[in-house]
Amino acid sequence: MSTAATAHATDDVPTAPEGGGDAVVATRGLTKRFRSGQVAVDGIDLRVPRGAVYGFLGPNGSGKTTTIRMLLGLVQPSAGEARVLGGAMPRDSARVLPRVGALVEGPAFQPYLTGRRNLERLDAVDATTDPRTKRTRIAAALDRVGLTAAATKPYRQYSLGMKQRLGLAAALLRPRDLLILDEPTNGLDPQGTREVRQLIRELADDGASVLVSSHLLSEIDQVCTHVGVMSRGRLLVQGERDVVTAGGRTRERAVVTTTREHTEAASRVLGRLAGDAGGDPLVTVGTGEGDVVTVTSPLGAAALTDVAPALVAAGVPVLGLRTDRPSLEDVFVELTGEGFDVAR
Ligand SMILES: Nc1ncnc2c1ncn2[C@@H]1O[C@H](COP(=O)(O)OP(=O)(O)OP(=O)(O)O)[C@@H](O)[C@H]1O
Repeated sequence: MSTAATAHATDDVPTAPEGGGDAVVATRGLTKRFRSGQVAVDGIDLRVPRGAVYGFLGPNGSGKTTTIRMLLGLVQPSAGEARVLGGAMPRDSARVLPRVGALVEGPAFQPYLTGRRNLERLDAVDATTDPRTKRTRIAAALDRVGLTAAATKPYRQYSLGMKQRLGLAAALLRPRDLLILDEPTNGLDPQGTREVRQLIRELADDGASVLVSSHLLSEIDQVCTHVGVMSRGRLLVQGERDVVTAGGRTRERAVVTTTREHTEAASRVLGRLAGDAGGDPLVTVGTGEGDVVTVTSPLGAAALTDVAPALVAAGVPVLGLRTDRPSLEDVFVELTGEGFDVAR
């Protein structure tokens, strides 16, 4: 994928007049109750700071897509309010949406037209773009998502990943202040997923704010500055990624490599350090190869430099010692008591 810039932000993003501060997305009590009675989104206060890459995370069915559709004015909220780029949605859609690039369940692409022709069609119906720059903008968008070589193939011959890339290209046909991407890595292989992550990084570096949803924590963990975690229609936690992961009991852990016969002694030392410091004394023993095992334990308030002397004093050979920060998945499991990929 090329690094050519097609999207950049302008400096005139108005801020939400109430409650939003310098936020590009700010909702208050945003709620969606479907006719079936199901409350898909239950009073959430979402806040995406300007310049953030906000990972909007949650298992399938937790309400991410419904929230995004309300932000884009595609679904009418049952209660609460949503402000996007300072405008109230859906009231200010006409003013706000040209500045928002969205990838939501793919735009209506024509199966018999090529990828490029499909982009030309979408661009032609967008009254806010300049037809004179059409060719270069479309070429840049195709290049940016790695579709230049496949641009002349009919859409119906595209793989799921190629379709997803074309959806991204459509969102990049003009400069955007905010990108809202719903599961952009759906259907992509690991290489494609890496490319999309890289693309998100580049877009953010160019000044765009990004709200990106995913049910795969690990995919987004590596790219986001902020996270919000949804479960059953509620926003369980949101904030700067590192603050969110540092806030729970699942703090930094010590990972000690030692020999199998010293597993118990190592566990005792680590448990004592974590326990003494008020941390969780739970110690997990990983299976290593042959005679080597790893013992992992929360550090509590102990520092890594306390660990080696304590182990040595207890006669535990230290073959390796490092810290491991908790993943978002650890935090999610801690918050909800359940695995991440659950549906309802
Ligand atoms: N039009 C609808 N009518 C009734 N219920 C709906 C409708 N759309 C979604 N839902 C329900 O609302 C809940 C939230 O769905 P939503 O698509 O917002 O979740 P999600 O987090 O985006 O999940 P996924 O990752 O699977 O897209 C689900 O239980 C879903 O079945």
